[in-house]
Amino acid sequence: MYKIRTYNTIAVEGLDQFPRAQYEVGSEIAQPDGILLRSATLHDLTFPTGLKAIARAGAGVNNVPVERCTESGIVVFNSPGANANAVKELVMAGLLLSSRGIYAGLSYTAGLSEVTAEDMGPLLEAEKKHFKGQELMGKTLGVVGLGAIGSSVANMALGMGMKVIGYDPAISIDAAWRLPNQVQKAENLQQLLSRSDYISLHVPAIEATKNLINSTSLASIKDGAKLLNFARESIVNTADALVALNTGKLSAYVTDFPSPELINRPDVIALPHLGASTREAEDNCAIMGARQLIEFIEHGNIRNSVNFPNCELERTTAYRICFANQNVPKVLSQVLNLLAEENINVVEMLNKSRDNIAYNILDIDSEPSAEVLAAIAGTEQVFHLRSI
Ligand SMILES: NC(=O)C1=CN([C@@H]2O[C@H](COP(=O)(O)OP(=O)(O)OC[C@H]3O[C@@H](n4cnc5c(N)ncnc54)[C@H](O)[C@@H]3O)[C@@H](O)[C@H]2O)C=CC1
Ligand SMILES: O=C(O)C(=O)COP(=O)(O)O
Repeated sequence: MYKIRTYNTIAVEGLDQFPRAQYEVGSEIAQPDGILLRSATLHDLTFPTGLKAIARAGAGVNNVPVERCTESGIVVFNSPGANANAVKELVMAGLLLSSRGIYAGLSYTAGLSEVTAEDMGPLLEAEKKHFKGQELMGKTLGVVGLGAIGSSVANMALGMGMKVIGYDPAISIDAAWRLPNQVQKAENLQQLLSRSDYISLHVPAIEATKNLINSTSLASIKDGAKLLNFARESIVNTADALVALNTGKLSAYVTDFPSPELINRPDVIALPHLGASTREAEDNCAIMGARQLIEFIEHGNIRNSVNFPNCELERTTAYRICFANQNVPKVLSQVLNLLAEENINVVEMLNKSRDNIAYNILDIDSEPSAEVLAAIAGTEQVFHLRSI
């Protein structure tokens, strides 16, 4: 019986992927083979013995101690793109909320319950001048980070008649293919900031993006620009953003990650991390995360890992060995020799590497003995071994 520990509320559609005859799934499981979670933080977690993989049902893995997982041979997955549309749609709402008098107008009309039917029409017509906004069409949106979400936001903005400028120094080939040719390429962040009426952030929370938006970068923005942060709190220096709001350099800050200083300001639209909170995104992420865990636990296949090489081999025999090692010469040949000494034939094999990690799947024609497995596990540079 495999065991999956869940953190956060995971969509039932995802949990249903685990056949209950083979899997025990729950939030109280002490010795799990796999973890499936959303935003709960695992940084203080002592890894239970036997933990093989962690799947983040979502995009950002800053809540998972990825480096420590790698050192312990634990594979970490995320679900790329599975919630991109949900975030894109909320960015669209953020653009509109920061441009039109929607929120102030709603608050105003909510206070009119005592007004008579006769007075209502004239009153609304007289007061609407206080809630005038601006249109998005023809304005420039700067998109920082052109991955799954950023490229989707860029497409959406073009569809709304905006001009789009993008900045992503590490854009993947797939993401670049997804971008329409109307998206202008910024050579650096400063260039993007100086040309944009709206700036939308879609980068991961990593050391290199910490305080990406700070007093120095904010000095480059157009007067009265609007900033949207649906990425992570750490990417914007809140104190510096407040100074920019107070001086009018920024005219609005829309954030999915508010801190206390931002609450109850008319120029801040603060949401409680709602970007991926749609039924569709929650289902997509949970299903993807669950399937990736199952493939790895049952077959050693790795799809959408953030720390191990992706490596998938259709199963050809009943016996499979998967091992990971430091990506140095001679390890694979040593393992093959150990198998040969036991007269085990390798029917199919796949070897993939990512930075300093190599991962191998070997389909073999007979069951490996405990001795040969111990010898492989004991091979210098091998740090993860499973016979499945
Ligand atoms: N508000 C919410 O509920 C959600 C927030 N997010 C956040 O959005 C982030 C992005 O998500 P995806 O687009 O799915 O990820 P992704 O991995 O598809 O795209 C991230 C892009 O950022 C680029 N990038 C990295 N460092 C950069 C830098 N310094 N400057 C410019 N570009 C840089 C990468 O090259 C990549 O193309 C996630 O890491 C997460 O923090 C994601 C989903 C939901
Ligand atoms: O996928 C992401 O990075 C998110 O921020 C979504 O977080 P959530 O799953 O809604 O807690």
